[in-house]
Amino acid sequence: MTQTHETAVRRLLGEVIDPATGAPLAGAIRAIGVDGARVSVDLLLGYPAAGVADALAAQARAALEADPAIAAATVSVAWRVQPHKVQGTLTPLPNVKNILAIASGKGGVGKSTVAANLALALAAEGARTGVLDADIYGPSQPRMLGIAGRPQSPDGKSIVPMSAHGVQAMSIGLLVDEDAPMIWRGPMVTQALMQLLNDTRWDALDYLLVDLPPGTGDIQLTLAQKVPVAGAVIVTTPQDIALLDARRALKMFEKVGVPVLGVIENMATHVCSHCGHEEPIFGEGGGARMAGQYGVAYLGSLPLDIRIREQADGGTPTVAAMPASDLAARYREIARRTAGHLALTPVNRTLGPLKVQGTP
Ligand SMILES: Nc1ncnc2c1ncn2[C@@H]1O[C@H](COP(=O)(O)OP(=O)(O)OP(=O)(O)O)[C@@H](O)[C@H]1O
Repeated sequence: MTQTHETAVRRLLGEVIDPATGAPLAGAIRAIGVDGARVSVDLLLGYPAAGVADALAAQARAALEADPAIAAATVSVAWRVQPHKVQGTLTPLPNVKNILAIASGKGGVGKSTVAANLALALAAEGARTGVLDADIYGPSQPRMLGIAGRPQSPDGKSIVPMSAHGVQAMSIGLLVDEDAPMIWRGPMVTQALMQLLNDTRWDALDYLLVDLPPGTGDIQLTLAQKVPVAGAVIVTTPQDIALLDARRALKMFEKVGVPVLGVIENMATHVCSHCGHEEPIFGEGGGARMAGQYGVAYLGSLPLDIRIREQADGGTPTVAAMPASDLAARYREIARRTAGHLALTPVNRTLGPLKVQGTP
């Protein structure tokens, strides 16, 4: 009867949807063991899931045990972050499995705040994460991650990344005077950023988030073509959606063959700092509609909340400042969805086998 039980397990887990990927959990089955009417299932996810592994295992177990033919089920959940394909002929960085571009159609939508919190959220979910601040017009990661001083270069060639809240970080803002980058011309900017990306000694990263300069001009286009990116995330606000800037950013990545993993809507609602009431002051559902129109995922939304600003501007982003809060939970959910959607893209098979992470 083993065969029947295996088929039943695949069918039952085919009906449980993984919220991070939108795909059935059956796709994550790595092994099935059957002992009479007892089954054991090993699930292997393609994204870090420390925050939900137990809940997913419990959900899968309940779905299996709902079948009268299964007396008891044990489910284990582990994950392995694979390196995913990058554009055309580009070669991935040796110590970075996946580079994710964090982009926006225009400035001031909160892209850097999202990038910082997303990096911390991915780390909290169990991934080795880094941030490269490539926002030449306003390098804000040093302030948001609370890092200062010049990075070290023991050999005079490569740079050791700084470290903050469990993530590795490097910023153009740490190497040049604050006002200097603004007067650089396009080719100088892209050359400096490529150098920064390649010469930093990233230490075995699963994800490197690149906080791109806002907009869709020549610099952004060149970076989107030259940086070996596995996926892009577009940060928008409800107003940005109305102005079509976010759509331009989507098109730009499409043009250079970088998969857009999804859209994050920032400042989607306003949370009153007195009563906590949350209101969609700019209208509802714009981000989800735009994502639907372009066939990309809606990764989630963040409210306009004074704590997000104060904590990011104070050097401890919300995910680190209030790890048990609803806001941190939202960032972590968005992080899992982002990584989950990356996991659905083709794997780069040219790199060697990788270790399994997470619970056994
Ligand atoms: N959800 C939010 N709630 C409250 N304040 C926010 C939120 N997101 C961002 N902010 C604040 O808005 C300001 C702009 O954010 P941020 O610097 O992240 O934007 P940006 O899109 O990266 O801008 P640019 O690319 O032009 O530098 C910051 O002071 C930040 O703290």
